[in-house]
Amino acid sequence: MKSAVVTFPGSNRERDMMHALELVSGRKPEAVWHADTSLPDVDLVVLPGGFSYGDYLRSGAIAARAPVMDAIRAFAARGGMVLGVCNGFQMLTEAGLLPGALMRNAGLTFVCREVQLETASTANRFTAGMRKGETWRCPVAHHDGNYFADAETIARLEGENRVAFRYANGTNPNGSINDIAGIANEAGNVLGMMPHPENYVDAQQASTDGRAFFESICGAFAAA
Ligand SMILES: NC(=O)CC[C@H](N)C(=O)O
Repeated sequence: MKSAVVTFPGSNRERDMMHALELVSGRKPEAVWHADTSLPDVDLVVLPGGFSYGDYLRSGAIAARAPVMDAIRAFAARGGMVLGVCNGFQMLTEAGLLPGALMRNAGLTFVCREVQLETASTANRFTAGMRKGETWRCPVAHHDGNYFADAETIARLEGENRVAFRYANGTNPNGSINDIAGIANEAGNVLGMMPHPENYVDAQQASTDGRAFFESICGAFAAA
């Protein structure tokens, strides 16, 4: 699987993401800069976590209008896989590639801790190789992770099995509707999630629970 990770001014998880992708796929990801207007020939583009443009205006709002976004939009439209983690998820909602919004955490503070995630759906290209209903450990670190969408959109996401991840066992850190931690688009090739699976892949980290997610993404290409 060939991948690329996009860096914006203020990104801080791009190296963690590159490490996770290389560890699991065996290939070094390409580095893309926010001002680039084209993408390398890859299967997966990742928008990593961080504080792009200092979270000014709204988290992810300025990044969603960066030059590289037109290329990402075109890539997604032709079926390329786009993953947004944390600030990347915020960018995807701001860019209109995923519905809804990430509001300020219900507790109004930055939350940095481990949560439990349930793989709520395997009906998308990212989680197809995971076990539906399984609960795993994953860290979060954000102040705007409170997923919100109108009732009609939530009903649609739930009805179409597009809620990929949910906070489990009372560990919702931000007050998101229906404990939503991650969602997919209609076609299943764009996924956004607040938690950071890239930080739980290596034996030197607190857990390797995040590996199954990256292995599942790689599996999408092994099977193709
Ligand atoms: N770790 C992150 O990506 C943080 C995202 C965003 N800056 C927030 O705090 O909500």
